Parts: sequence; C-alpha cells; structure tokens
Amino acid sequence: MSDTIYALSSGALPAAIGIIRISGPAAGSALASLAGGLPPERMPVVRKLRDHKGDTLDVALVLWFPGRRTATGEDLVELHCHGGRAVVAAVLNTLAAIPGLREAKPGEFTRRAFLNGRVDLAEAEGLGDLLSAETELQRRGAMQAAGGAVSRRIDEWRSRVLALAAAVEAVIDFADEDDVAALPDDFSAKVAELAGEIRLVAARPEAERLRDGVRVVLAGPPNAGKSSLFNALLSDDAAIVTDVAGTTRDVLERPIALGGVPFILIDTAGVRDEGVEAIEAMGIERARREIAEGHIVLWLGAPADAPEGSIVIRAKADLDDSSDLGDGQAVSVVTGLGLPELIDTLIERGRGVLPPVDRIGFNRRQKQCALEAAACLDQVDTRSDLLIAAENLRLARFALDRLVGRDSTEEMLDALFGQFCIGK
Ligand SMILES: Nc1nc2c(ncn2[C@@H]2O[C@H](COP(=O)(O)OP(=O)(O)OP(=O)(O)O)[C@@H](O)[C@H]2O)c(=O)[nH]1
Ligand SMILES: [K+]
Ligand SMILES: [Mg+2]
Repeated sequence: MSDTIYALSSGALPAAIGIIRISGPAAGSALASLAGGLPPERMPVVRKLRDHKGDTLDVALVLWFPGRRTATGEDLVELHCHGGRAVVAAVLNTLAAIPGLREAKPGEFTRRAFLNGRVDLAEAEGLGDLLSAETELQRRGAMQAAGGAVSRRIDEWRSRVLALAAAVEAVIDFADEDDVAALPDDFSAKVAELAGEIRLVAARPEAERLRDGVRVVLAGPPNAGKSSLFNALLSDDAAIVTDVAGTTRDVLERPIALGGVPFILIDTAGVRDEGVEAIEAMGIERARREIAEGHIVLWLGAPADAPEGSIVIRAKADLDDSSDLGDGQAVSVVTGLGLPELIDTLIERGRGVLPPVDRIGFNRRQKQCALEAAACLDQVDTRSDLLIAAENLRLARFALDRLVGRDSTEEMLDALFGQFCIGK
C-alpha cells in the first residue's frame, strides 16, 4: 500500500486561506486525530484542529472524500486553514508527526491521480500547462488537453485501429479453416484515412510554443533603435540605450503578453561587418542565431537587407521629413507613432505561429507518438502477409497508447511530474 502524503496545495503564504491536502490510506485517521473524529463524507464542516497534546492549532473548514472517486483516486482530505505562515506550519508539523504520513513530492498528487486512472498522461500534461498558464491563450489551449479533448480523440483513433485489426484477424482465422474470406473493399482506404487524420493533427504547431511564447527578434544594423523599441514594447527600461553604435552586445529576452498572446521579446546586437572587435563579433553571431530561430523578426534596417519573412520597421519615423516616406511600418518611440499598429501586427502574426486553441494539438512527445502510429499504419499492406498487417496495426495501437500514457515508464513520469510544484 502507498504512503499517505500531505502538502500545502494553495499558493504563497500569507493568504486568506491555506489549503492542505492529505491523500492515501491514512488520510482518514489523520483527519480523525486532528479534528477529533471523522466528519460526514463530502460535506464542508468547520472543526477545531488540535495537535496530539490537545492544543488548538486552528479552526478550519474540513472536507473528507473517502474512496476512489476523488481527485487522486484514493482517500483524500482537505483542510482549509487560515492562511498564516505559522498556522499552516503548525498543522503541517502535526501531520509530519503522524506515523505513515510524509510530505508530498512535486506533482505527487497528480501522479497518483494518473496511476489510479483518474487522468491519463495527456490530461496530466494539459493540467501542468494549465497551472503554469499566464495568458488567456495559454489557458484556453491547456484547457483542451486538461479537459480530455486530446484523450478523447486518441480513444476514437484507437477504436478505429482496433476495428481494422479485428477485420484482419477475422480473415486470418478464416484462412485457418481453409475457407475463403476477404477484407472489406474500403479497408485500405480506411487505413490511409486514419493515418492522414493523425498526421494532420501532428502537423499543427506544437503545444510547447504556446507554453514558451512566440519568439520576436528585434534585429538590424547598429543604432537602428532596436533596444529603444524593445523598451517601448515592454514599457520598461530593460535594455541600455545610447547613441553609441554597438551598445547592445548580448541577447536580452523578456516575456510579455500582448492581446492575450504570450511573446518573448528578444533584443540583439546590431549586425554589421566592419570595424567590429571580438566581443561585438560574438554578439553579432548570437544575433544571427536568434534571427534564424525566431518565429517573427522585426527588421529595423534597409528593406533590401531584411531576412526573409521579417517585418520591416522604419524606426525613428519622427525624424523623417515629409518627402522621405520609405518602405516598412513607420514607428517612433519618441512620439509613439505606429506602436499600436505594430502591436496589432504582432498579435496577428503571433496567433498564426501558435497552435489553434479551439482545436486539439500535440506537444513534442505526443507528436512523436502520433507520427509513429501513422508510420505503422503506412506499413499495413493488404497485398502481402496479413500477419504483418496485423502486427503493424498492433504497433500503431501501442504508439497511441503511449501517447496517453497507457504504457509509460518511471523516467517519463518523473520527468513530467517533477516539473509540477509541491502540492499539485
Ligand atoms: N528621434 C528618435 N530617436 C530614437 C528613436 N529610437 C531610438 N532613437 C535613438 O537612437 C539611438 C540608438 O538607439 P538604440 O535603441 O540604442 O539603438 P540599437 O539599435 O539598440 O543600437 P545598438 O544596440 O548599438 O545596435 C539612441 O540615441 C536613441 O535615443 C526614435 O524613435 N526617435
Ligand atoms: K546604440
Ligand atoms: Mg541596442
């Protein structure tokens, strides 16, 4: 039988309420010893919590969820204490002294929910993203996975694979009896259709992009006004601005949400070829790498030099005279000209880079499993040995099983749940 774990599951203290969760076989007896008996099931009641000497620790709202129909799939207790640091510490210390109880490791409540079949791996991954979501788009994207939309689609694919496998098995069985049997006419078309559907979802931008943010690189020649624009977009003096060409040496990154879209703004060293000493040269090298890897490049320079697909910005537009209406989006950080338009452009382009939040998408791990399943389906050839076709359908099903964690390794679970905080 597993240990009984406990942790503070609500946010940083002090707060109005501190919610302590206890999960495992000894949860009920721990609650009984703190509250002087078990309250009615699934009913919020107020109880005095006392330590083993009988001293009152707090007056708390307590909830008792016995059985398997709980968030973790095992006996679960919630103590809604006053959220003072000393109050919560006193209750946690009392729990620590109860035999069979120990503090939960990061993500351990969710891990138990997974091991007890309350959520699958795709839902647990979605939950992780939901807890770390900082923008509206991240929240909506994570809701899809956490709410089971990915899992439901995988289930549907899985039952189609099973039906195809059953058709093959039926023919193989008949062959044993020396009878004539054939696969349905549309068998191969159905296999190809399923592989195509899986690839379509796998081709969508990966969920990590939504979690990590759209990378927007500000690039261009020295003194073009990159750092000034970086600061203006952030409304912060994060980068050093001077009139000396070559001020920015290193890459500077800052996260920002614009219109609910998560971005990482990246300021870089001005790109030039001549008169460059060693440190600046290294900065330029880094700038080139960021330009190559960025999702969106804002190019503050001559349109002729602009990297492919970049947005050309005509910076310092306040200095333009009326005859000098060059190419690019005019922006001035001095007058604010063109900034709202630039932000709108970024939001629009940014949404295009991210996975669609109203449809399901995969993270990198899930995508790999999905592509494996599609590749196995490609190998299903009804003109050759049907035993091999059956085997490939079995492998396709295993790949889908791995996607939702039906067949997960300890290391995989450690890696996933280790990213969660304690108490989750
Ligand atoms: N008038 C005007 N001056 C600007 C504007 N943006 C930047 N500047 C000035 O241009 C100079 C260079 O600005 P930076 O932001 O340091 O330019 P940079 O591209 O980051 O320069 P490096 O980091 O050296 O490559 C500074 O003196 C800024 O004050 C603008 O919109 N209007
Ligand atoms: K500068
Ligand atoms: Mg700069």
